[in-house]
Amino acid sequence: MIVFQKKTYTFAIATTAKKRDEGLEPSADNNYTKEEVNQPIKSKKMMKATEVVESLKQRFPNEPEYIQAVSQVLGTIEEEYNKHPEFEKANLIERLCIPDRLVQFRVTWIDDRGNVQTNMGYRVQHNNAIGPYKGGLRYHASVNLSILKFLAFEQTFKNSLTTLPMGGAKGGSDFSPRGKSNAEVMRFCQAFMTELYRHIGPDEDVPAGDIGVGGREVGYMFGMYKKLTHRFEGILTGKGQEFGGSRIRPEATGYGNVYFLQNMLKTAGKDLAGKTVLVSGSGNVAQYTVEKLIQLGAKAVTLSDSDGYIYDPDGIDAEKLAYVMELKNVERGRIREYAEKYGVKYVEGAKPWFEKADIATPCATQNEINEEAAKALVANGVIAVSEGANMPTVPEAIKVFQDAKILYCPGKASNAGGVAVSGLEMSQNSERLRWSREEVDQKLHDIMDDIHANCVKYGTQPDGYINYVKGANVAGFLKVAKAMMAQGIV
Ligand SMILES: NC(=O)C1=CN([C@@H]2O[C@H](COP(=O)(O)OP(=O)(O)OC[C@H]3O[C@@H](n4cnc5c(N)ncnc54)[C@H](O)[C@@H]3O)[C@@H](O)[C@H]2O)C=CC1
Ligand SMILES: O=C(O)CCC(=O)C(=O)O
Repeated sequence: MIVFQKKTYTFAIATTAKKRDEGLEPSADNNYTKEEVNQPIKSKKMMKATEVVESLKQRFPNEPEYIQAVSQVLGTIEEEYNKHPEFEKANLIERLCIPDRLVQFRVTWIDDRGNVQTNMGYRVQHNNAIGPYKGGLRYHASVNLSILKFLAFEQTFKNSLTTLPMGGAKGGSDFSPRGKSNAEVMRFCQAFMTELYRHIGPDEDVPAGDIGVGGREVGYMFGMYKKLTHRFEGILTGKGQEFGGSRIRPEATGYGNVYFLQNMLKTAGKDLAGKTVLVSGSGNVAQYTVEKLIQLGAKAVTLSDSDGYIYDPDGIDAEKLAYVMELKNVERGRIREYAEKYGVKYVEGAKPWFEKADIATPCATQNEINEEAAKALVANGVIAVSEGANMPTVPEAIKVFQDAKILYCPGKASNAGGVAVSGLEMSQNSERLRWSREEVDQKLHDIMDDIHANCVKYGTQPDGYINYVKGANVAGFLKVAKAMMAQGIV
């Protein structure tokens, strides 16, 4: 009896498959009949960015940053995507937007007063079609899945742009290092790694720093990984120079941002020297953006933190920058202290975008330039905006920049220098060698030139305006898409 039922079932499937092959039944996987499959491309099912975004909104209703990032990318790749009907047949768009894996865990640690504290820990492994998962860890009170999913999604395209073999990931915790002692930070990093170590590896997933995670935190996490696994291997980048860190990695995001800015200005026949620049943030990316601006003859006049901004009309010179590095990286103080020391303006609770300058480079966090700020920047004559941070400009503000036809580049292209040098750190760790400062800087320069050229290739519009958003998204997308197609439905 059982055998009979099985046979009947098999027969039913075989009949359906035969009918489907004859074009009589829709196939279960994509609802195309054979006739539809053989129709000319234009009459086949097309991907509609707005529909995909709407469906993701329904599935992930409490993730506004993730939806914002996806919506930005899909709107610009829709045309290119629909040139490849095989993409839609493989439902590539959903597989590209939804992360491969989310890892979530509790981190338990003891503060200096002996209280047992808990935080959430996360790793979003978004896509590894072109290489091991790669992307930073963020420790900040605001961290949640929506923010990490947007960052991991963006990282996938950014890493593709670097020309290096790295997939996209991001992780972190809602732990805030602000106000914590060094010992507390160490205990937290160790506790975080006791969970994370299971999910990473030099050919699996290689985290690094981001907001709230710098050389100190990477060092503590590396130490714990070694203790847990008995292995000394390149499972983190941004390591100390004494234990496998690459030269120029601390500088790379800021330097790369300015190299990209130089390239953008060149397309408009303009030069960076002599320009005044509004910089936000005062952490890793902001500091090395300012250092490179000084070296190239530009004048940075602002810096900020989450409390407010300083405006120094004489410019932040090398000596003042050294003070900021000491203040932020060692004393862990507030940017207000700069204003007290140098007697310049400090504006509490505000962002620097209403000051007058030639260029703006947001280097703090997401959504820090709104529409009103963008209008003020344009009205004040800003000619270029280069993002050191990830997604610092809201969509309405991007439109203001693009309508005004000023040079505007999204972070996934202009801040890719950091992860690019992380990729170079992985190469150096693999070959157990250490390259010179000049060699790494030259490679960083070449990579930023290459990214810029790709943005121009895919983003130049008929009137000559370069839409860097479209250029970066299409170039980043195509490589990942082709790799995913070649690797089958997995
Ligand atoms: N560190 C890296 O290599 C890379 C960082 N990025 C992005 O650059 C940005 C800055 O990161 P890092 O400099 O590494 O971090 P950091 O922790 O060294 O500095 C972050 C800065 O942003 C400010 N900030 C944080 N939240 C803020 C808020 N809500 N409002 C105003 N200011 C705020 C902080 O006060 C600090 O000055 C982030 O968007 C990060 O994702 C992008 C690529 C690589
Ligand atoms: O160096 C890395 O792996 C990641 C850097 C990063 O977090 C980023 O590019 O946003």
